[in-house]
Amino acid sequence: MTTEEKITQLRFELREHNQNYYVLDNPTISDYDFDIKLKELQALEKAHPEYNDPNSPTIRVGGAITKNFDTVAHTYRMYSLENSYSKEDLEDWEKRIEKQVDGTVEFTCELKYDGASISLTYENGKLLRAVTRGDGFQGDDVTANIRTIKSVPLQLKGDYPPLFDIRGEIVLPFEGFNKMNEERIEAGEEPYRNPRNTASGSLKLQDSGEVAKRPLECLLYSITGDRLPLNTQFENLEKARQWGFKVPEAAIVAKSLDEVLEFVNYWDVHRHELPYETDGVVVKVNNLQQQEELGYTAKAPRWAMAYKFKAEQVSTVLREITYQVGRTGAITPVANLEPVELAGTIVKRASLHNADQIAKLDIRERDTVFVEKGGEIIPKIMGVDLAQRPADSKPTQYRTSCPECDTELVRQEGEAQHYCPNVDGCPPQIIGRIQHYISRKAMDIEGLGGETVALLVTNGLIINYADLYDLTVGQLIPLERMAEKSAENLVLGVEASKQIPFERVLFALGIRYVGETVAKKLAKHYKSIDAIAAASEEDLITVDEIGDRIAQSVVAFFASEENRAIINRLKEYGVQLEISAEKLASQTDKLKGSTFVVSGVFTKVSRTELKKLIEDNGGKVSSSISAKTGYVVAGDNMGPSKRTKAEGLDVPIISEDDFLEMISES
Ligand SMILES: NC(=O)c1ccc[n+]([C@@H]2O[C@H](COP(=O)([O-])OP(=O)(O)OC[C@H]3O[C@@H](n4cnc5c(N)ncnc54)[C@H](O)[C@@H]3O)[C@@H](O)[C@H]2O)c1
Ligand SMILES: [Zn+2]
Repeated sequence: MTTEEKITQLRFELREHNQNYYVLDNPTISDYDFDIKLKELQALEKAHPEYNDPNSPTIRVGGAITKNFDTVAHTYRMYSLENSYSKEDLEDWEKRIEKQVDGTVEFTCELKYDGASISLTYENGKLLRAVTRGDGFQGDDVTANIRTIKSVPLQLKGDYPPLFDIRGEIVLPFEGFNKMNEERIEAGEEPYRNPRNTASGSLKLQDSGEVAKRPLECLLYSITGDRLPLNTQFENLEKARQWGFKVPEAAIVAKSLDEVLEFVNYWDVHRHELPYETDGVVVKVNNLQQQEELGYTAKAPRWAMAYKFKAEQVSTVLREITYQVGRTGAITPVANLEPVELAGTIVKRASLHNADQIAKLDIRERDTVFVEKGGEIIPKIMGVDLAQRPADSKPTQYRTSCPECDTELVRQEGEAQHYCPNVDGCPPQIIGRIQHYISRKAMDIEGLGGETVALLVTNGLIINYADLYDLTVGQLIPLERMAEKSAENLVLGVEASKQIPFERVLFALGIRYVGETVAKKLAKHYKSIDAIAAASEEDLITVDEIGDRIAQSVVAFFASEENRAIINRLKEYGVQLEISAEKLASQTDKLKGSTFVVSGVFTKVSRTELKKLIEDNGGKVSSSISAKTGYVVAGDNMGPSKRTKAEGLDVPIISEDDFLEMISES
């Protein structure tokens, strides 16, 4: 391949990866590998300036503008950052700086939080606009989405400049990310890959109501504007904090490169204790005057450098592939590894997802595999070191029978997972279903934990969740580690679960694909278990967000005589299997007494229809927002001044969908 061909090929590949990463939020190679390719291209271009191209990925910032939002030009360009992976890189950088500026140089060190970059414009202390980085010159106007993020101040405090931009990162804390994924897995959906891509994808959602449900946060790191009263980057950070922005506490001024490295080394180890994902440290020249002298390259400031933490990948031997059975009978293949240290923890196991994944990577027992803990929380097998494959190695044959009950596994058309169909006789399914029933988001039974459930099942005291309601203190005391007090608490906890509202009971039943959200929708729509049990597939799919797969699963659940018997018992014990009359009444009241202001353009019903719906349901329509307004129903393009007013008066702003749901409830 000629140099020119090589350059063209690298540019093509990098553009593809940029597209996957920034636009589709679904990268297909690791950041480390991406950066290696980019460095290779940079080196080739430097050696062969005759092939220079202003559109090369070495020059252009990788983001893009989507057609779904208004495109807005940045007043001040948004740059990327130069990357480094070693102490030497940093030392070279310091030398270059010292040649260009006078006087001593101090640095700030900040953590490099990994999310989606955002630029916020504030005018007279109010949030005017929020724009994504896009291609660095212009980005998507995502103001409506950003407003839903609680850590973005809508009104600043103290002594702020009249007009400025502030830049930061929209991130998703691990906790919220994991929670979102639990819900997706519960609902049979593919989990999100990592917090960064999920945060970035969230900003591109069309429905701000959906964005509001995600626990996003906004961490700020720099202020730009004309004639700002600031001299150093560190002051910048402190000021921003005083004005009400969330500025990470972990930032220091370093007087030397040694102090920078100390900060880097400390956080390389301790970053795993932080609530958000970080991928490095950003080192900046602290003095803003010096920053100005240094200026910018085509793509990044010369006064800043990102020091990236090492990609966390290790190789180890895959000892054995075992198979786990979940509460729904789903089989998960698990890689049992030669224990190895990775990102501060010892890793012994990694999920292999499903049969296709094993086949795709051709993973075999006794292979040496690469394990990575990048953005993902669960360690992942990235590939196989074929050079180390034993000569007598054979391709993995996926298990054909259940490891727990030996029943032949089934795999339905279009499903990635194999299942054990022995629902009523397979121990982990029996135990798993009851554990799910008692779990925090379901019946939240105090005094009863997962291990006790297993103990109760293996001792033959219960075989399904309805049996919990028959348990007596006398039966429990003989059990291992069960004191009288804990036995009493358990029975009281079970009793208290009879007050848990219907939508959570429905989730607790553990119907495949009926996660929390689906359970809520079904409960709201049908209002009682009897109505759901009587619904046909065709009827079920008319409910918002219920597709064929969920509808089939619901029908199959209620077709089972055992399930119906269990539900009848729950009913007799007094578990909530319908929405209570009081709750229904309070929902209707919400509409009856309230005044609504309607603003913006609507897509599902016209404004006139909307107003009629309000009045027909006993509500009042008003044209101006006051403290007495009950709700503002906001369509597209709702005026910003109206929004500010509603927010100032603490009047809830609801979307068209929220409103229609409210109507359907009453
Ligand atoms: N895997 C892939 O396919 C793929 C594709 C494209 C890019 N990437 C990765 O994306 C990165 C390049 O993306 P990039 O151009 O967004 O650069 P970057 O993420 O490396 O650095 C620039 C960004 O860092 C953020 N940042 C966080 N904390 C900051 C702070 N305290 N001060 C200043 N900025 C801070 C800013 O949002 C800024 O835009 C590389 O690491 C590359 O590996 C990967
Ligand atoms: Zn089984």
